[in-house]
Amino acid sequence: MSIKIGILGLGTVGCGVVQVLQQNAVDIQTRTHCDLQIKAILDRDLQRARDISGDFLLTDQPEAVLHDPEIDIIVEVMGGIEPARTFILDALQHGKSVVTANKDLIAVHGHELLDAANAAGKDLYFEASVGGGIPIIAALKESLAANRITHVLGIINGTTNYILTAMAEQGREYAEVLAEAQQLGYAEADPSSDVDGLDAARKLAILASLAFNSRVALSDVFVEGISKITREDLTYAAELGCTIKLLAVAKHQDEGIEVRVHPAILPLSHPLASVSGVFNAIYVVGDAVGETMFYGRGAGSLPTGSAIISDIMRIARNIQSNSTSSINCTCYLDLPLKAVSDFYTAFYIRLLVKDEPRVLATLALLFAEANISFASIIQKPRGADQAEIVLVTHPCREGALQEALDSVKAYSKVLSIDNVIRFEKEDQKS
Ligand SMILES: NC(=O)C1=CN([C@@H]2O[C@H](COP(=O)(O)OP(=O)(O)OC[C@H]3O[C@@H](n4cnc5c(N)ncnc54)[C@H](OP(=O)(O)O)[C@@H]3O)[C@@H](O)[C@H]2O)C=CC1
Ligand SMILES: N[C@@H](CC=O)C(=O)O
Ligand code: NA
Repeated sequence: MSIKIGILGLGTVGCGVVQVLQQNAVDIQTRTHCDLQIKAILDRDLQRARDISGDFLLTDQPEAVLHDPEIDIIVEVMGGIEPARTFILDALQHGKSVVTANKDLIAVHGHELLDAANAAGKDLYFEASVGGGIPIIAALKESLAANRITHVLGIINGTTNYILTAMAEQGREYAEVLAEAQQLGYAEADPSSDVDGLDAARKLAILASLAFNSRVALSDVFVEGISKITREDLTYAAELGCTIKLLAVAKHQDEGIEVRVHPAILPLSHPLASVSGVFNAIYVVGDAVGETMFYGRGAGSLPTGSAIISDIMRIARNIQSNSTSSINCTCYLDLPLKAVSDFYTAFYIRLLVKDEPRVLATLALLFAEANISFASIIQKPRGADQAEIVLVTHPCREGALQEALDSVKAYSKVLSIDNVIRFEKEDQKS
């Protein structure tokens, strides 16, 4: 049997899809019992030099792909909300199954698109939308479906992990490493969505919705990016036996769901601390399976192409058996969301203070008034009469920390609060 594919977008991922399909054509054909052929590709730039070739139509006319009656599967790898959303709806209405890598779209319009796929009796798969080549969507939807998932903790943005790793390990500058990540095809078209945490927040909304069977909207996710992380913070983190990562955290507790993306200090012994460079990892805890961890390349042409081809192969099998297996909306619960003030973590606080007697004692008192105690303290001289202090608290409520920081800001011996970073200790993870 021959199954024909149309691709929307021939950029980093589009080229990866073509390459993976071509380089493993024989195995893919044997495993699916069918011949998967790319028939047409849409891109607005028909002239750009690309490292791929093949016997397909390259067109700038969407209808030439979307309305070709021979095409069975549409792969959307253009990115953005529109026209990608309209094109996917159009493809489904024209009887085609769809594979997309578009987390922007799935995080916000996933429900609508899954409903449309259901109504059309077609599949909609999105494995590449989270963790690039890591099979995490299939794991949550299928392999871990017998569990009540309690925790999903992840490093799910390759660009920021690449940047933080190079800053920490090679002492390199932020801007230079970001440019390198863009050139390697890891960053989004607008890299601010990587560095501001939005890309990870979109992925976390998708993961949390699947893990907890309750819709987590993008706007439900607390987001903070990496732009305030300095080389000093990375050096102090190393001194504390830790590292700094952009962490995505989703927890299902008795009080409700907690979903947050922010830089986090992690002890080097934490399972996620050794995930470096463009690699992603997702740590998932289920009540039956216990701890699991999924690791791999979270971005890049071939890893993302790998996830997309695996979705295409699932659809090819469904087409042959005349079925659809897309598990449409999995959100049958409506769990409450925890308020940010109820998040419970330890904190790293870096301050510049006057180097005078009783300053540290007063700081301890101000935190104690909010019921917060310190786990460790580092102090370094800065000039003749100033000192830099790094305080690491024991875990506390975020609301209590804000109260303490308000008092600290008002204390005249404190010259500046230079950074406050959440500290994810191993004992908080379960
Ligand atoms: N890069 C990665 O590692 C990963 C990316 N993704 C996701 O995959 C998708 C694609 O990403 P990526 O390949 O990196 O992006 P690119 O920008 O490299 O590729 C997108 C391609 O689609 C073209 N395009 C965009 N809009 C249109 C349109 N309306 N009509 C015709 N062509 C269009 C672009 O043209 P032009 O260049 O002119 O804009 C470009 O050639 C995104 O949703 C991204 O979030 C997911 C996982 C990993
Ligand atoms: N920009 C993203 C690409 C994959 O989703 C990342 O850096 O992880
Ligand atoms: Na994936």
